Parts: sequence; C-alpha cells; structure tokens
Amino acid sequence: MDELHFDDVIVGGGSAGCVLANRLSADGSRRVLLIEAGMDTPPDATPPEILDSYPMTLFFGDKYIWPGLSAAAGRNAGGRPVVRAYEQARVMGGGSSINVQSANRGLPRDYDEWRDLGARGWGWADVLPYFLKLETDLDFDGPLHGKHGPIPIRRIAREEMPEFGRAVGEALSATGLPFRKDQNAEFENGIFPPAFSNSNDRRVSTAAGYLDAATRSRPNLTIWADSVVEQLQLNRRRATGVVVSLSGQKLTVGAGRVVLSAGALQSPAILMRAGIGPGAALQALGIPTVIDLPGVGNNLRDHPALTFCQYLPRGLRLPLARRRPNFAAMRYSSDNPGCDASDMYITASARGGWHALGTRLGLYFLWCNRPYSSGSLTLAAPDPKTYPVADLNLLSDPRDVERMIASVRLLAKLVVHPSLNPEGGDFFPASYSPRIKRLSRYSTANRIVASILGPMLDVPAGLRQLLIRLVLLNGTAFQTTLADERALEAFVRQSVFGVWHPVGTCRMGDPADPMVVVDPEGRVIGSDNIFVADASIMPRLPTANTNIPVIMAAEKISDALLRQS
Ligand SMILES: Cc1cc2nc3c(=O)[nH]c(=O)nc-3n(C[C@H](O)[C@H](O)[C@H](O)COP(=O)(O)OP(=O)(O)OC[C@H]3O[C@@H](n4cnc5c(N)ncnc54)[C@H](O)[C@@H]3O)c2cc1C
Repeated sequence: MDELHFDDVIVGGGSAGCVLANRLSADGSRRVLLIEAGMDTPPDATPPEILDSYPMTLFFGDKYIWPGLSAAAGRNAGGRPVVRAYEQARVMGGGSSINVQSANRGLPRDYDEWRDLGARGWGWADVLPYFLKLETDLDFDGPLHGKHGPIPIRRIAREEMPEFGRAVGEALSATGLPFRKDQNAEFENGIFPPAFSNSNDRRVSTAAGYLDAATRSRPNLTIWADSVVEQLQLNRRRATGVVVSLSGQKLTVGAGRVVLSAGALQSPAILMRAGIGPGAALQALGIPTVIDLPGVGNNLRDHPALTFCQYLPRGLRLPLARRRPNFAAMRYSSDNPGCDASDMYITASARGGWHALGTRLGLYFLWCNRPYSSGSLTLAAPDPKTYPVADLNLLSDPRDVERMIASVRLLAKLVVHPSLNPEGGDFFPASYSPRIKRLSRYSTANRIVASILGPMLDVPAGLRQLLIRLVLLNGTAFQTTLADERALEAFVRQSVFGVWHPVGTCRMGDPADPMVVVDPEGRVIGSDNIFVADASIMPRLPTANTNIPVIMAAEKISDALLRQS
C-alpha cells in the first residue's frame, strides 16, 4: 500500500474532528489521518491559556484563530452590511479549545425539528444516547445523564456562588422565573447555574477528551497539526485524496473516505472549491461543477447577540485568582406572536475583561436562541488562501429584531437592581466594538491603559457615568438610546453580532430535497465517499450554544461511518 494513503482522512481537528479521529481509529483495521491547520495541544503540552477556565484572552489575539476572518452581521441604518471580525478557531480541538466552555444540549424539540425537516434518525430519542455517550456529568446522574464519556460537565451550585452570583440570581428572579439546577435535563424556562465542559477548573476540549495519550498511541492513527488542506481531489464523484500544505511543502494524500470537519465556514468552502456546490456560482468563478448542490453555503445561521457591561460595586467583584466568572443563565420566552417558547437567553459573568478595567465590570450576553433569519456563505475566489464571504444576515426577519429590542429593555430593567447596582447609567453596551476588542487583547499596553482607566471608574457615580459616556460610548448615554424607539432599533441593528455559533451551511436532510447537502449519515449527496461531520450539517440552530450538539453529531456520524466500514 502507498505510504501516504489512509482509509479515512479527517479534515480539521476541531470539536468534531477530534471525536472522529478517536472513534474511527478505535477500529484497528482502519488507517486514520487527522489534519489540523492550527497547532497541536498534546496532553502534556497544552498551553496554560487554553486550559484556563477564563477564556476571554484566547479569542482576542491571533494565535489560535483564523486571523482577519470576518462576517457581515447586521445592517446599518442605510441597509448596508456591518462587517465585523468573526473569530473561529485554528488549533487542535477547534472551538472547544478556545470557547467559553458552556456545555448545553438544547431542548428535545430542537432535534425533533431536525427530524421533521428531513434528518431521519435525528429526533431527540435518537440523539440522546450520543449526548449520554460524550459526557461524564459530574453533578447529576439518571437516565438523562452519562457518567463515562470523555467530556466532563459541571456547574457551580448556588451555595458556592460568590456574591455576584447570588446578586444576579436575585435580580433575574424579578422575572418570576424559578431557579433550576440542570439546564441539560430540565427543559422549561428558568434561571440556571451554567454548565461547563470543565473539570478541576480546567478546560476539557475535544483534543483533551478524545485525543488522550492512549488514543494518540494507536498505531493506526496519524495526526498532522500545522497542516492546511488546500484541495479535495476528485475522480468524478469520488474523492481520491487531499492536497495538504505543510511547512510550505505541498503533499498529496490518498484517501478511502474523506470526512470534512473544518467547521461551518470552511467545510462548505472546501466542497465549493472542488466543484461541489451551486453550479452557476461556481462557474462564475471558473470552477467546473462536479456535483450541482445549490444548498452548499446556504442556510448559514448564528444566534444574534448583544453584550453589555455594568459597573460593579467592590463587594461584587471577583478576584482574578477565581478564574471562572460565569454564574447565571436565564432561559425565557419572548412571548412574541409567532415565536417559539424558550427563545431567549441571557448569561451573566462577574468579569468584563482580564484587566483592571474588566474586573470592575459585570458582563451580560443576551441572545436569541430561536432566530428565523439566515444568511449565506459564498466563495470569493477559487484560491484556498482567500477566505469565503460570510453573511450572517442577522435580524433580516422582523421577529428577530423585535425580540432583541424587547430583551435589551428587559435586561436593562432587571440589572438595575439594588442587589447589583441601581444606577442605570452604570449599565452600557459593550458589543465587542472594534474599540472594545482592541482593549481586550492581551498585551502589556492594554494592561497599562486598563490599570489607569480601571481605578478611574471608582469615582462618584456622576463622574464615572460621564467617563463611560465619553470614553466607551462615543458621547451618548445608553439610557438616552433606551428611551428612543428608533435609536434603540438602530443600535440593535448596528451592534448585533453572531455569538460564534455558525451552523447549517451543509444542511443535513432528505436527499430528495434539492437544498440538502448531506444525508442523515453525513454523506455528501451524489458523492461516493465524501462526508461532512461538523456544525455545517445542522439543519437549524439548537436552543443552545453549539459545542456539545456538534460533539453529539460527530459521535453519531462516527457510528454511521463505522457501520459502513
Ligand atoms: C470564541 C468562541 C466562543 C464560543 N463559545 C462557545 C461556548 O461557550 N459553548 C459552546 O457550546 N459553543 C461555543 N462556541 C461554538 C463552538 O465552539 C463551535 O460550534 C464548535 O467548536 C464548532 O465545531 P466544528 O467542529 O464544527 O468546528 P471547529 O471546532 O471550528 O473546528 C474546525 C477545525 O478545522 C480546522 N480547519 C479549517 N479549515 C482547515 C483546512 N483547510 N485544513 C486543515 N484544518 C482546517 C480549523 O483550524 C479548526 O480547528 C464558541 C466558538 C467560538 C469561536
């Protein structure tokens, strides 16, 4: 056998790719190659910032992301796309190595919806065994929890909450929603302690959980890091291999099967460059169509989100030594006509940044968990070095913008609570504007700037609010925006961004549906041996962050691939 030939070539060692590498190589008769563009994170040499329970420094630097990647998020007042940086992982473990570690499954109705949209065999009863398989829940057991999987999941009990956790719980409970304990098994609305893929206050990525030392020592598993797949090679509808760029050298690797796990932006781009996608658009770029699949790149979805900060009185601040700052999550219903229940989500953290400014600020994420808007991903050029064009097209559906506006109002009302800080002027949008992003990067210069700005916030409220307005808000108090319907809508449209959950660009479903890209086993429609297993295949967003659903999907497709071997 040719030395550079593998039975399974997995493209992308992210949240999904590491799962596939483990599960497929468990069959000792198959030679498996995992190729990751970013650096490796072996068990004994994982950088401390990746292990850190506090992740915010990771994605405000270029080391572990695709530098310069951007996406159109909302539209400005003139209807023009607002293009913003869109951080996506480039490191072993992918998103699971840099994300916030929130570990949510979503709701049973999400997967029943996938099934009803044509993804046969992906209803809640079908996917639950894979949610159980992937986890070791450190807090709960019973029929809805796994105890033996590679990803540990834990929460911080209310009794162990620092003062901020208790205060924010009290503030959110003004909604009348009950406190609940387990967002992965209680499917009603409520205020939950967030669940995290984390053990002993250390991140457990899929690289850590699935590519442990024992798995890495399997003789039939080869792992190439710092290696970029530039091309999928085809003979008609069959993949024969991939072209890899490795330290400036190009290498061709033969493959019995190719599994694309390069994420929702890159997997469809790899397909399109190989001639699998919307025929007319490919031809316009001079790419001959091999399989005309109009759904490739279509159906790009993310949860529309906004972020806010609140100045915290001294007693609510979290010492930097306590790493994990997230203490509450609220799942609730907008009650907007025509919208599903449990469609909105708010999380609260006791730290707005890693520096002296951030430690004085609480951070609130607000997002719509059941958006109706969808966008698209297109190729700008056939060249693999040119990023695809991502248009999240957030808020194109009026129901999405209406719900975001109402939720901003709700959050602004809830947090101005005596247990937190009753001063309305101390609550203001962060929304990761370019200015806030620059200040969030981990650097000595920012440490110095923040160590000057931070203590300046501890002045009397009037002065502080003036400072916030002038330095962070371009002059206009947020309360003025809140009081003006049109200004608030313009703010929401301008500031909305995706919460790093792109999905749907290689939608899974019924092969008879012309917009479907992969069948329920992950096989690209019309191809012999090309599969997609990552966030791209999701027909719709789950009512949750996407990492745990991606791992579940990778487990399920691994099973299907093993059955075919
Ligand atoms: C900043 C951030 C915060 C997030 N927070 C959370 C959270 O708290 N909880 C949660 O559930 N979800 C979160 N998410 C989302 C979640 O992490 C993703 O949905 C998930 O990681 C996607 O998994 P994936 O396997 O589809 O893609 P990825 O994990 O992105 O993996 C794709 C991998 O493929 C590699 N790759 C791409 N192209 C090539 C190529 N041509 N050659 C070789 N390798 C390639 C990439 O480098 C990457 O490592 C977050 C994501 C980000 C980016």
